[in-house]
Amino acid sequence: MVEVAQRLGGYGYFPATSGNLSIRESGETLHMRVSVSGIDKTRLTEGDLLLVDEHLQSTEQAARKPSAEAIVHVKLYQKSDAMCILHVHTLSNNLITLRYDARGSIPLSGNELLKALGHWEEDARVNVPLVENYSDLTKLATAVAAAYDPAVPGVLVKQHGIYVLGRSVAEALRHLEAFEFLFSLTLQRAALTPLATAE
Ligand SMILES: CSCCC(=O)C(=O)COP(=O)(O)O
Ligand SMILES: [Zn+2]
Repeated sequence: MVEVAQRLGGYGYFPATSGNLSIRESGETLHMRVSVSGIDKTRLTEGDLLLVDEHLQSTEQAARKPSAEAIVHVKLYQKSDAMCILHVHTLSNNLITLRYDARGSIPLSGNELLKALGHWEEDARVNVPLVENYSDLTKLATAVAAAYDPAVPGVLVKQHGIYVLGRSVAEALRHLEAFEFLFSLTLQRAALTPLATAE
């Protein structure tokens, strides 16, 4: 996870201490290691991942606070078979929520990297769920978990960022890189459309 945080940090995906990461522990009851709140995630260390239960009680270090958005991770784990969740704020994932604000989802289509999201079918089309950015984080977590679609490993929050799920750290990373590529492509393709039509 530390290597993943460094890699995502290298892409500029954690501006201004934003973002959070978690890994679910295997076991009967829900426990996860989640990043400490407010730290620079580009410099994450193993010690910055706090072990907490579903009530966000730390079983290790009471002095350090888990991510303010840890409740979103809990509710997504309760709704899915994910073992890792990555949350990042990027220019592309914010701009795309502006473009499709009224639609309630982001349509992705017409590109090979949809396969990296698990969609190998001909003419694959994916709708990434889009939810309001509620300041009440329990309300946000409930909305994100309700919008989650098992066929799409991510949920976007308007003018905020994306939560990406994977059954392993490597899978979550692959999903996140694919989403960010596809958001950027979709935005740039839309900007090119008038030119293509004029040709
Ligand atoms: C400074 S970014 C605002 C909070 C946020 O959206 C985020 O992703 C980081 O919160 P955390 O408590 O995990 O540091
Ligand atoms: Zn955030």
